Amino acid sequence: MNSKAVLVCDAVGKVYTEAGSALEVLKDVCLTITEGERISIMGTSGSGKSTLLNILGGLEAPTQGEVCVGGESLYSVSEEKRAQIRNRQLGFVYQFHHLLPEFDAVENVAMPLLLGKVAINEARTRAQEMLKAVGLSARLTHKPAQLSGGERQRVAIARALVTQPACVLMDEPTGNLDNHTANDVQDLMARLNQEFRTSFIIVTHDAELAHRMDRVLELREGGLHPLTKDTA
Ligand SMILES: Nc1ncnc2c1ncn2[C@@H]1O[C@H](COP(=O)(O)OP(=O)(O)OP(=O)(O)O)[C@@H](O)[C@H]1O
Repeated sequence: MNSKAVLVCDAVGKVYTEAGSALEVLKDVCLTITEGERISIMGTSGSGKSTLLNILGGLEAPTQGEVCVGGESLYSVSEEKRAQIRNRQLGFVYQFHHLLPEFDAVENVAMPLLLGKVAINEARTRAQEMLKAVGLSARLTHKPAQLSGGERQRVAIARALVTQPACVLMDEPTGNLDNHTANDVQDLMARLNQEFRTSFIIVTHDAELAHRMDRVLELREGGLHPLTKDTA
């Protein structure tokens, strides 16, 4: 088995200071994600899951520690360099898809490639291929408002994967979907993980989704703890 580390979170701490009082949300969090590994992070509301995901994704600086993606530090580099690393190495999927309403499915999926300076024709071809891979070949020119909730989420997944990132970060990716559609999206994620060896980090309250991952972690009192099916 290949155990190449794609994302390393090293001794990350986060303290929010507001009106003179300090809130320590993360304490010395360490986590290594290997190629193709899928992990889920659970935890009660306010335990710091979104904060951690934002730090892992290069969106919010930690108070202490460092995050490395593909061997590159996220927080000891300029903002411009960090944006490049994010665009090249990471993909993002949120509960609400954040698709651009004025653009069709192909244009939405091609967007991260265009931001990464890929030529427009190549970007469109790769976007079409990725939309086919998520089962949307008949919806290429539909705008978000013309798609169902599950289809929109599949467009968002295609957009996250089109750059072939090392790791995709997901915040409640099926939280806004009915059970049947959520299951389809889960199956799709499993298939894409097999096909592209992409690693996934998923923050979710959904125990069933969480336990489909290789590892389930709980964020509690600022730290990550392994969860087994029996303790969930
Ligand atoms: N920008 C901020 N400034 C001050 N406090 C913040 C900020 N962002 C988050 N917090 C606080 O940090 C704690 C963790 O918030 P976070 O959103 O990471 O939790 P969560 O586990 O994702 O919650 P939920 O499951 O409800 O989305 C909360 O107490 C929150 O109020």
